[in-house]
Amino acid sequence: MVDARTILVKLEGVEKHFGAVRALDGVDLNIFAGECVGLVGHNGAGKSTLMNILTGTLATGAGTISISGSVEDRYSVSRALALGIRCVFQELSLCPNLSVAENTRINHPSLKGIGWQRKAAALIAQKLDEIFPGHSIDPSDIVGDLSIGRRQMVEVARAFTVTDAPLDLVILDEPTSSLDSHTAGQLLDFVRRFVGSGKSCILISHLLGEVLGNADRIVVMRDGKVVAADRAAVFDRDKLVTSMGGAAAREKVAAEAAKGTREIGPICVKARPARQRDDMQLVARSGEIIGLAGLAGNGQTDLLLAIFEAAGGSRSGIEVTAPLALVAGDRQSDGIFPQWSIARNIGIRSIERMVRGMLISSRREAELASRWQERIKIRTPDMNNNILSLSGGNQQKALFARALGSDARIILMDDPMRGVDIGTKLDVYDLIREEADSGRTFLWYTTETEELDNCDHVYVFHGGRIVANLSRDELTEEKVIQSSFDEAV
Ligand SMILES: Nc1ncnc2c1ncn2[C@@H]1O[C@H](COP(=O)(O)OP(=O)(O)OP(=O)(O)O)[C@@H](O)[C@H]1O
Repeated sequence: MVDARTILVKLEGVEKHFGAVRALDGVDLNIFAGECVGLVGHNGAGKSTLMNILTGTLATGAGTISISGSVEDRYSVSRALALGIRCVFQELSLCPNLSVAENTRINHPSLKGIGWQRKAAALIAQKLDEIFPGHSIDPSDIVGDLSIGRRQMVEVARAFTVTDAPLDLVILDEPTSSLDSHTAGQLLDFVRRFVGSGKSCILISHLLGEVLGNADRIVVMRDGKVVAADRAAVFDRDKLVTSMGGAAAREKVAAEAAKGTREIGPICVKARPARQRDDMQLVARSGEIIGLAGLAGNGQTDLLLAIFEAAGGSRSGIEVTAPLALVAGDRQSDGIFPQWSIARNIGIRSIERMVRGMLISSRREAELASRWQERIKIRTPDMNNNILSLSGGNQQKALFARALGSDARIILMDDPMRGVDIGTKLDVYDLIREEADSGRTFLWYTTETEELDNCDHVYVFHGGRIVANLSRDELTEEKVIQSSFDEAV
C-alpha cells in the first residue's frame, strides 16, 4: 500500500564506522510530516549516531539523505538548520556561563541590535510558559546555576523557539531523563500538540511507556540496524523489549525479587536537610536501599551532596559512619573525566588499590576495568579507549562501575539511570540488591517513579524538606505525587 503522507526525511542505507565499531549498518528511516516517531534500542544501538547524521553533526560513511524529496549531497549542520531540523542532544549543549536568554540568542542570530536581550528573553519565556506552565525559570538565570532538570527544560524550550528559520522536525534525545513525572508529562503533551499542528518529532527514550503512549510510529534499533518499524499500536512493552534484544521475562522476575526481605544492620547515615523545621530526618542502616523521591529540584540532590561532603565525619545535621561513593546524575559536569580512558575513569575512586610505588599500576587498573566491563556489560572493543567513545548509557555504566568497584559501603545515587537502557537497568537493579544483601547501603534519588519499587522505603521531598517517609507497602505513584505537592508542616 502506498503511504499518501508527505515524507519529510528519507534516510537510505546509512552507514557509519568508528574505527572497528560499526555504529550504523545500512539504516533506512522515513519520517513523515505530522508524526511523532519513537526511536528505541539498547545502549550503543546507534540511535544518537543516526541522529547526529540527520542533524549534520556527523558525515555518513555511505547512504543517502533526502529532505522533502531532494537528495542532499552536501549535508551539514547549517543545511539541516536551514531545512528546519533541530535536535535536543542527550548531552546538553547550553553554555553554562551565559544566561538563559543569551543561550537562546545563540540559536537566533537574527535577534540583534538594540534590545536583543529583551527579545531573546521574551522568546524563551514564552516558550517555557507554553511547554512547562508554572516553571520557575527566569531568562536572566545563569545556566550553570540551574539544576540539570531545569537545564533540560531550557534546552528543550530553546529547540522549539522560532524566529526567521523554519522548524519542521525536532529530535528529542532522552528529553525527560532529568525531568520528574509531572514536568515530563507537560513536555509530552506539548509534543502531541506540536505534531498535531503538522510538524514532526523523533522521540528517543529508554522509558518505553513514554514512547508507547506518545509516538505514532516506533522504530527499534539493534546493533546498528533497524530491526522493527511499525505503528505504535502494534507494539506493547514486551514486544518492544524483545525486539530490542530480550529481558521481557526478566522484568517480572526482577519486580518480584525487589519484594524480598533482607537483613539490615546498624545505622550508618543520619541526615537532616538544612531547611527541615520538624524532627524528620533521613536514617539509613547498612543493607538498606532507600529512595529519595518527589518533584525534581526539591532538595534531594542537595541532601545527597551534603552527605557526600560529610564523608567519614559529621557536620551540622549529618552523620556518616562508613566510606561513601557518589554516582553522579549529571555525568558531563560531575561524573566523567573526559580526557581519560574508560579504565582510568573506573579506577579513579579506587586509586589507593591501583598504586604500586609511585605509579598507577596499569595491570590492576585493567583488571578492575575488565571485571566491571563484564559484570555491567560496557559495550566497547577496548577499555583503554577514551570514555567519550562510549554511548551515553555506557558512560553512565562506567560511573556505576567506579562506585561499585570501590571500597565504599554507602553508595549515593543521584538519578543515576539517565540514558540507561531497560536491559542494563534490570542488571543494575539486580546488582544493587546483591550488594545490599552483602551489607552495602544505597541512597537512591530517582525521577523514575517505577524505580522506587526497588527501595525498602522512600523519603519524599518538598521545598527542600522531607515531608513523608513511605514504606514499600504504602508506595504508589499517586502517594508520592500527593506528598510532593503537600506543603511541609
Ligand atoms: N565518537 C565515537 N568514537 C568511537 N565510537 C563511537 C563514537 N560515538 C559513538 N560510538 C560508538 O558507536 C556505537 C553507537 O553509539 P550511539 O551513541 O549511537 O548509541 P545509542 O543507541 O545512542 O546509545 P545510548 O542509548 O547509550 O545513548 C557505540 O558502540 C559507541 O560506542
